[in-house]
Amino acid sequence: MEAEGSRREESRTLQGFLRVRPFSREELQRGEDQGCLELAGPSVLLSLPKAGVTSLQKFTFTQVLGPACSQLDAFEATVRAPVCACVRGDSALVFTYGVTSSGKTHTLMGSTREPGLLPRALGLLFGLLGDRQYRRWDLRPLRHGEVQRLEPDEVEAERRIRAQLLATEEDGAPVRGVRRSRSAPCLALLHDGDFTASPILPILESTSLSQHLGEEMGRQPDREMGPQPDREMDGQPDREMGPQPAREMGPQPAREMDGQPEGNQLFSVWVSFVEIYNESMRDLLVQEDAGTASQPNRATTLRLGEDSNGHPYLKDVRWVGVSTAGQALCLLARGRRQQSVAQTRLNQTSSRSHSIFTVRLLRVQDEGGSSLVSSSELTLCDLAGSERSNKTQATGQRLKEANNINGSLLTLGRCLQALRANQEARAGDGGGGGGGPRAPVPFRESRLTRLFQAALLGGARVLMVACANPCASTLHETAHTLAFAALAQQVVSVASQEPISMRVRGSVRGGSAGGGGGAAERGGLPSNSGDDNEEEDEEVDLSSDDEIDVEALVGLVSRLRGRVVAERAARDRAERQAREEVARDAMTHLRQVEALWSQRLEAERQASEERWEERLRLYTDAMRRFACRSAATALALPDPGYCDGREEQYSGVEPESLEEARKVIGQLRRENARLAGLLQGGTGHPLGPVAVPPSSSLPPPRWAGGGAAPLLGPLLGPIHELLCPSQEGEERQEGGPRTAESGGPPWAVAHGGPGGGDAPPEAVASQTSEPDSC
Ligand SMILES: Nc1ncnc2c1ncn2[C@@H]1O[C@H](COP(=O)(O)OP(=O)(O)OP(=O)(O)O)[C@@H](O)[C@H]1O
Repeated sequence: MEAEGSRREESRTLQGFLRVRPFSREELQRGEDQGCLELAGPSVLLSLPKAGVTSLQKFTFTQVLGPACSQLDAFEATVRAPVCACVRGDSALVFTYGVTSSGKTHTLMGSTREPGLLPRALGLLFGLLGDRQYRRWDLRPLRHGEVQRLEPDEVEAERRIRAQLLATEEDGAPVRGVRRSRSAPCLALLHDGDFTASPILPILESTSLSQHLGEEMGRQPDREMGPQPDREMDGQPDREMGPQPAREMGPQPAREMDGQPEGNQLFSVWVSFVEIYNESMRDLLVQEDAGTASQPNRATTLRLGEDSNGHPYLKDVRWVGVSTAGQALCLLARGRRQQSVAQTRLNQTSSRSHSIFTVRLLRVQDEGGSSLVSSSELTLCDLAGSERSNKTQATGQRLKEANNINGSLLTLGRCLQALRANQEARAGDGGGGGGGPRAPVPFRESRLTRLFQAALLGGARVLMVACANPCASTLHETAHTLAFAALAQQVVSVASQEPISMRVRGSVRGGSAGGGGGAAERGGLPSNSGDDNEEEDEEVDLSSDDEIDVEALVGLVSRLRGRVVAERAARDRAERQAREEVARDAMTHLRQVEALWSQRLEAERQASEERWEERLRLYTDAMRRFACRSAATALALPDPGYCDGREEQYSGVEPESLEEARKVIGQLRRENARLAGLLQGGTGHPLGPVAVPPSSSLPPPRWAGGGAAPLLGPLLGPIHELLCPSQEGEERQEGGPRTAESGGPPWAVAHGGPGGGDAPPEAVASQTSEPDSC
């Protein structure tokens, strides 16, 4: 498939027409004509009595069609241009709007004598197409603006369906199982199956005549279309209501009115006809079989889908190919017979549903071996009338219908309001798209607005024909219609539409059915099972209890369940991955912290080691210095001068002095031991045992030198260590540390108390079991 053509973007203003119908005879008799509505060019002045005061309101429209306006003039003013545009490839939506009994159905459908906009549009369309019809029927509309190519067996099936639908209708055979039938004045002859008697059919059926109709419609007087007006009105025929000449309707641009197909284009015309009844959509071209009021035939119930571009479309709607206006009218009449119509207090044949008739035009262009296919659409919609239940005195089913009708019309109004507000906001920010937030447009709140969504967003030119009845009793409702229509015609939609077109390989020839050189190749066109990629709008109608499609609900539930399961699994996977990533990050971080701490610990350990080594060294040095000084003091030697605390002096200890000190200590110990022996047992003492006075009472030894004893106690150890380093080392190896707690000298332990340092050296020496080797 190749996209053809460039993206079109143009601003379109919604066109708003007002048609004011004439009074009926009964209304005149009731005195409804009180001059409340005054037409003034494209404006209407409404005199609205309110609380004793009459206010004058003015509403302006694209064009106002007065009571004297004929059906033909109305057609010329409104729908002719959209039909021409549709042939050129542009889509259009036309809808009628108004309160009940304001003339909407009359305007759109008309009667066999006074055909409305729709039959005339069909006549003009086929008149414009002439014999440029693509009759192979192997192309069929699909979804929103797409085209589906059919296989030969599908072409045959389509042909059978078409023949059956048209034959049933043309034979006048009753449609089996019709749930609601009507006998409306409009198209009454078609309803009765009296097609040949209808003055419109000879005109519309014949290609040449319908072409003539298309070309001449603007010049044909209305009586040629149907000479007799409806007798239910005030007895005045249309002509007598004073038809306005076409030129008075405002000249149309030449190009707008030119609907001649270009070049070597061929057309395939398909129609569909649906209604929205109580917010449920029904296919009016599918024959209803026996159903009950509570369980209608499901084949006719339609659902909304949404394609990948977000365009809503009717799923499985029946498209029927037609090659003449007469065939299209037959289908219209058939659908009308199935449409929901009822008698209300204000209208004998009040439409209880919105009916939507769509003509899809498939355009095929032969371009030297390959073909371009594009489609455009003309949608004509007859909206059900808004009504006040106190006036219609509706109850039960009628009331429910009225509520649904009013609800969807209200939503349409809100959509138009939101579009208008957004448009103003856009204008406010210079169209730059910045600005404030846009108001959401509530398209999804009703089926009607959902179906209109694409058109209202610029996908088609939109044209509204607001209908008003001039009766004084319905003035307030009329005022509402006028306000609505006036608002609507201010809405500007920006058309931003890719022309839907596809290239088909192989030549395409027009002519009779079955003609042409074989089936076009599949390349470029969606396949029959093209629903695969569509994004469905999972909608199931729950608005009316008699419309619930159980199968659809079950299917929807299982699809949704599948989605939930898949989404849960995806969510679990994502969560697992996230957790793993977080755990990985945390581990990496912890390892980095661990490495950092290890480095710091190692550095701390080394620093600590160095500190202790340094302290040990200082301690050892201090002890050496102290020992030397103490020894020198004890021995009354001159201060060697090297124990003054300075490193350089300390390092120069003289060996002779030490040797001398060692000798003195040895003598002292020996003398001490001898004296101790004498004191204990008198061994060797000539005086026998001697009483030993307490140490405190003894005079200090000579060497202690004036209070040196307490000082010498703790110092003797270092001196000992200094003088006998080898023995010290052995002691450590054999008996462990000299003192478990304090690491003090051995005599401190022998003395047995913390105050060991105070013990005199002789007492310590007396307890030493082995003589000092020194
Ligand atoms: N312009 C007109 N000229 C002559 N008769 C008209 C015109 N408009 C409406 N009527 C007549 O008025 C009556 C009510 O019109 P119609 O059924 O079209 O109203 P409606 O708006 O479609 O009502 P509802 O919403 O209830 O279906 C019909 O008998 C119709 O023939």
